Amino acid sequence: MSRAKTLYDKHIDSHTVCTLDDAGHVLLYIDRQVLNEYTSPQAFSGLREATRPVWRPATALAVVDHVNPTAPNRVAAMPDAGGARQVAYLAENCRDFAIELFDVLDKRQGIEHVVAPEQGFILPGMVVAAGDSHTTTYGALGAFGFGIGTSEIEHLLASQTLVYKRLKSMRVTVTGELGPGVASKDIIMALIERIGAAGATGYAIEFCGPGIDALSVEARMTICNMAVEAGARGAFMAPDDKVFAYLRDKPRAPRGALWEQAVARWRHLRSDPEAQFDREVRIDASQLQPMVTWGTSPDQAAPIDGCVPDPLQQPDLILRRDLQRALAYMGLEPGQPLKGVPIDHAFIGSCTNARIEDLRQVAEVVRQRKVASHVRAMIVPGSTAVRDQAEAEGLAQIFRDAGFEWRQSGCSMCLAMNDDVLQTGNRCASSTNRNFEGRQGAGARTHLMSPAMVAAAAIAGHLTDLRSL
Ligand SMILES: CC(C)[C@H](C(=O)O)[C@@H](O)C(=O)O
Ligand code: SF4
Repeated sequence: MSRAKTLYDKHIDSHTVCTLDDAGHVLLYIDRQVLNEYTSPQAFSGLREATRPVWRPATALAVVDHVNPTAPNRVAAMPDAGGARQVAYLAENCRDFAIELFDVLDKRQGIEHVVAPEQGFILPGMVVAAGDSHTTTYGALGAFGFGIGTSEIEHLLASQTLVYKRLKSMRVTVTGELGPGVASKDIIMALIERIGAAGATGYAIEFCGPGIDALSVEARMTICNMAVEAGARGAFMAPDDKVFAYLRDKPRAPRGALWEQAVARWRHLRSDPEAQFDREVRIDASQLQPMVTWGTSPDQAAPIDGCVPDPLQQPDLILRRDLQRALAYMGLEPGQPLKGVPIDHAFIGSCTNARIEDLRQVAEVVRQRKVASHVRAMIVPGSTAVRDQAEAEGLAQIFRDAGFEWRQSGCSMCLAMNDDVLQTGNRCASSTNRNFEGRQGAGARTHLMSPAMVAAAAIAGHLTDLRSL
C-alpha cells in the first residue's frame, strides 16, 4: 500500500513533471500565476531579450497594487515617475504577451491576494506561484501558493514550471473557540509569537482542527497570508463546504456539470488520516487574547494586557541587543504596559485584513463613535469590489462619520511604496502583516493587530483592548 500523504504531498506529487535529483528537487508544474507591476518588469525584460514567448498567457493575471495612489478621486496617472514607468511597462508587457491586466481604473482592480480569490482565479488543488511572498494566502482555498523571485517568474512565464525543492511539513491544530473580540489574526499572531519569525522556515504549514473549521474563508485567508511571517513558504487548509460556497459563481469558477465534478474531486483534498508531519503544534483558540506587536518583527508580540519585555531578562547577549534595538526604534520602555501606548495613525488595509468581513468588524467598533482628534485614521479596502460592497452596505458612511479617510484600494501604507507614507516617529496601529523598521515610512513605528483592534485604538487614541471600549 502506498504511503499516507499530507495535503502538501498530494499537491506536489500531482504537479511533479519529473524528479531532478536525489536532493528533493523536482520540476513543478504551476497552474496559475499573478503578476504585479513591482516584481515582474525584469522577468519580462528577460523574455524580450531572449525573444521567448509566454507559453500559457491565460494562466496569468496581472494587477497594479503596490505603487498605485489611493486618493479618494482616483486618476490613472501615477504621481511619481518611477511608479508611472512600472505601470506603463506592465501594461505594455501584458499587451505584447497577451496577459490579462486589471489596470488602475479597472473595477476588478485591487491587491493581488484579494483580487485573485475574488475572481475565482484560484481554485482548490491548484499550485500557484507569484512574485510576492504573501501568495501563501491561497492555502485558505485549498490551493498551494508560494512566492518566487524575478528570475523564477521569467522561467515560469516561459515554461509554466519551476525548479522546486520539497519542504518539510508542519501541522498546526487549532482547537477551542475564539472569545468575543478575538480574531483569526490573533491565532496567527500567537503562532508566530510562539514559534518565532523563522519557526516555520523550510516548512509548509497545514492548519486544521475545529478552530479553523469554525472560521470564514476570509478569516482563514488572514492566517495563510501571515504564515509566511513565520517563515513558511506555503500554508494549507483542506477545502470544505465554506470554500465551495465562497467560490461558487465567482467569475472564473467552473459552472454547471464541471462545477459538480470539480467539487467532487476537491472533497478528496485533505491529508490522509495516518499522514505524518515533521512537526506538530497545537493552539487552543479559547485561551487567546487580542494580540499586538511591540517590536520590529512580527514575532515580537504579546496579548494586549501584556507589557513590553525587559531586554535585561534576556540572557543571550545577541538576542538582548536585538531587543534593545527594537525598543529603541519603537520608542518603548522595558516593562511598559501595551495598553495606553499613544498612537497618531491608524491604518486598516492590506492583503491580510482588508476584505469585506474585516470592514464589517471595523464598522461594528466605530459605529457612532469618533476617531480621537490627534489620530489620522484611514481605511484602504483590499479591492475596488470590496470598496463598492462596503459602500452598498452603508459601511463607508459609518467610517466617514467616525472620521476615517475612506480611500481607493491598493497596498498603500502596508509598505508605503505609494504616497501613503508615515513620517519619522509616527506611531501607527495597523491591520497589516509586517512591522519591520521603515516599513510604513523611514523611522515610523508600526504595531500590528486585528482590524477591530486598530479601530479601537483609533477611537481611544492609544493601544487598547477593544473588549473594554
Ligand atoms: C513587494 C513584494 C516583493 C513584497 C512581498 O514579496 O511580499 C511585498 O508585497 C511585501 O509585502 O513586502
Ligand atoms: S498589501 Fe502589503 S503584504 Fe500584501 S502584497 Fe501589498 S505590500 Fe505585500
